[in-house]
Amino acid sequence: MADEQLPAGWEKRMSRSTGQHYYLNVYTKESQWDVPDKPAGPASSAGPDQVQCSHLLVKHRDSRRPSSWKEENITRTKEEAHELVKSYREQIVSGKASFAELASKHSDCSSAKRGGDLGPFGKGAMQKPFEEASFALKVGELSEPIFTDSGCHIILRTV
Ligand SMILES: Cn1nc(-c2ccccc2)cc1C(=O)N[C@H](Cc1nc2ccccc2[nH]1)C(=O)O
Repeated sequence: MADEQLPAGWEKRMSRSTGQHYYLNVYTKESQWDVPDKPAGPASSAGPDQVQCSHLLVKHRDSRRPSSWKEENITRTKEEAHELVKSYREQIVSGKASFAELASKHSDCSSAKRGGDLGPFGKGAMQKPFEEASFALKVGELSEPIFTDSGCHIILRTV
């Protein structure tokens, strides 16, 4: 499969030790020797009308519930939350850190304990901006920062 056809998030890399090519998912840090297959369709964990996503949420003082497992009273501004989310996104896209690593450390959502994984969901389950962004993503794709009443998120579609 030519590189340009690799599923979103996957890159072709060269092993320094063997000189062989391998494939790295820059978001999840998964690596494999075989060319990643394009997903045939929704995997078993999500139904035909569902997606599965992980997210990293940074709350701010005007969030619906400005408190989290990390911080009892969140006082940062909305702008500061946005800057933090952009910096986390940059670390993920550049390969400096994995999505799950940053979500488990920095997300203000209780899903942080699962690396940000929200499990499968359908339409009507999440706040509209989050739903629209999630369903617009391809599998393996990472969203730009989006805002809901909860705060500022980045979303990784996994299924
Ligand atoms: C929607 N949801 N699922 C979980 C979850 C899922 C799996 C395992 C643990 C927690 C937590 C939440 C949730 O609403 N968390 C809120 C923050 C939040 N607000 C959201 C809005 C949209 C999507 C996810 C969101 N998470 C909180 O902890 O204050």
